[in-house]
Amino acid sequence: MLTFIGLGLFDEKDISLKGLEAIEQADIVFAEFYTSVLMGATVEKLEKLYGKKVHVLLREEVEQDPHWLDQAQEQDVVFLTGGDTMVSTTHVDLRLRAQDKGITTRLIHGASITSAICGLSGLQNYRFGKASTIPHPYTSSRGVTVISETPYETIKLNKQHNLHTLVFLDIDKEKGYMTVNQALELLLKVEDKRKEGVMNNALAVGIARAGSPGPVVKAGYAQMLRESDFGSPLHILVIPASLHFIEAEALVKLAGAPSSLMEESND
Ligand SMILES: C[S@@+](CC[C@H](N)C(=O)[O-])C[C@H]1O[C@@H](n2cnc3c(N)ncnc32)[C@H](O)[C@@H]1O
Repeated sequence: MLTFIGLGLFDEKDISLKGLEAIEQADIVFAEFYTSVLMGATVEKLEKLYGKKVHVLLREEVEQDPHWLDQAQEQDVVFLTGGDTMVSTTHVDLRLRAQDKGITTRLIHGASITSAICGLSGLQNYRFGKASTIPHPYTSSRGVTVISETPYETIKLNKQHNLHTLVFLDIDKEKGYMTVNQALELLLKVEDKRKEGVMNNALAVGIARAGSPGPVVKAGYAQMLRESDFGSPLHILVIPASLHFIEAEALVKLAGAPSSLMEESND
């Protein structure tokens, strides 16, 4: 049996009681922390609370060669991830690989950043379109810095359908955790290049450390918000479409957006 357990958003105490019970009953515990990270926990803290050794897998061991899956043929194996366990294509793929090997799988859910952003900002979950991820820029073989334009394109298409865009921010071993400030800077650079107006006077909502005792939620125009201090990671960004009046009120009252938003919103 292979049990996927979502650990929630911030530290070792965000796990559900069902998740904790499943770990206690497991023969072996694996985890991956490259798709998301619990910034308030360490592997040692997890091991202390769970009373079990936690084997942290590398990206290659999850995506290319998940040889450890075979242990779930005979034993109770659990696989831990940040957030909710299936808000990630990688984990769906892993589950399908296990099913193909005849391994029974089950899911124990955890709080996800995808619902936390709605709770913290007041933006309505049914108004979100396709999500995107902003990767760190990289240097091409010709020495040119390449900035991905895919997130800009996704925001543009979502806006055309009056849908908000959730923008995940890159977690990279060498380049670190992308901040809201870096993300806005990159989107504004793409705007400078493409000049399609997607980010001109665009409202943005930045959220830091959801699930922690001190989450930060700030809404404002992208040019202003990129100068704002969000503190330590993890960060995430939302580029809203036009706002329902309750959403506008929430952004003004919960996230410090300019009060003029309330006059511009729709009912
Ligand atoms: C690919 S998503 C993983 C989603 C995860 N499976 C979930 O359900 O929450 C990871 C990205 O979400 C954002 N994120 C995750 N947890 C966060 C948190 N507690 N606070 C702010 N952003 C967070 C970061 O931008 C991070 O790079």
